[in-house]
Amino acid sequence: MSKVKIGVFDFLNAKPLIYAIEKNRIQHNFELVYDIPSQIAVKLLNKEINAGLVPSIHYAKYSVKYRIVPEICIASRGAVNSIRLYFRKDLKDIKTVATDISSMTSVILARIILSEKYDVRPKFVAMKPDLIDMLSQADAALLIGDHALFEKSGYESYIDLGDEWNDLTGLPFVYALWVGRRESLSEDDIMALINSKEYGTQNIDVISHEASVKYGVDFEFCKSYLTQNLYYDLGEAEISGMKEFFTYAFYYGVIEFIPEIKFYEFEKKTTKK
Ligand SMILES: C=C(O[C@@H]1C=C(C(=O)O)C=C[C@H]1O)C(=O)O
Repeated sequence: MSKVKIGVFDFLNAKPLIYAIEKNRIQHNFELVYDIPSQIAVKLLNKEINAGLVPSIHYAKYSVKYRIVPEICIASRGAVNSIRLYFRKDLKDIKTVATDISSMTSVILARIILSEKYDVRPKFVAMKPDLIDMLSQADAALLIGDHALFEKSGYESYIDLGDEWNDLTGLPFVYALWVGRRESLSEDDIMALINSKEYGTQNIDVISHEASVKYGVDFEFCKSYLTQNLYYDLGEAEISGMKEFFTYAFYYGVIEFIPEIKFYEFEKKTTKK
């Protein structure tokens, strides 16, 4: 059987969802295709991959084509620690923001937060994620994922956009989802993605240990990021947060209508112990 190509990104925050597939700890029929989140979205749109872990705003833009895999997301319920808007002047005075080329969703989140909470509507320019370079060319800089989490310059003037969103709405924020076309994933594929999440979230210690060696950071730092900042269950509260985000995105002219949240239909098979 030919492999199902799924797009993923190599940030620590995605590891709990993909570790079991990378290491073949579960049954699956996937070939992993690695790229930055914004490019995974492009690859999915161009049908270069069958499904992918994509920025949530990509689903909102093209929802009529797509379905969401149930039960899984990358979300925060407050501070996320890896979606940071750095600034070098009072946020109320910024005119330009350099944004990480990896990001799609957080660029829109930044726009909403800056307008709603700080009453500014700056210009956004996508750049490579180098903080010092970005701040030499713009008043503020958005970094996401590992680029923010392991940022080395020690620059401390930033706001955490997960925190800001929670402050604005009281809701979780959903950054990424497994998305594909209706016919692109079988029930077994969907089950494999759910099993992979279960394996990953039950093996956070192993993932944190490997990450601490790979990135040269503390085990506890990785573990607390993966358990205190990030949440992988797509529940009612996360869906409400996502709907609220899509509603703002609509009012800001990013999407043409507020999309329905449509899931793949599948019958969950319970494995006998
Ligand atoms: C929580 C995160 O969510 C990410 C944010 C994304 C975006 O802004 O488009 C895309 C993928 C996610 O990994 C993060 O990378 O820090």
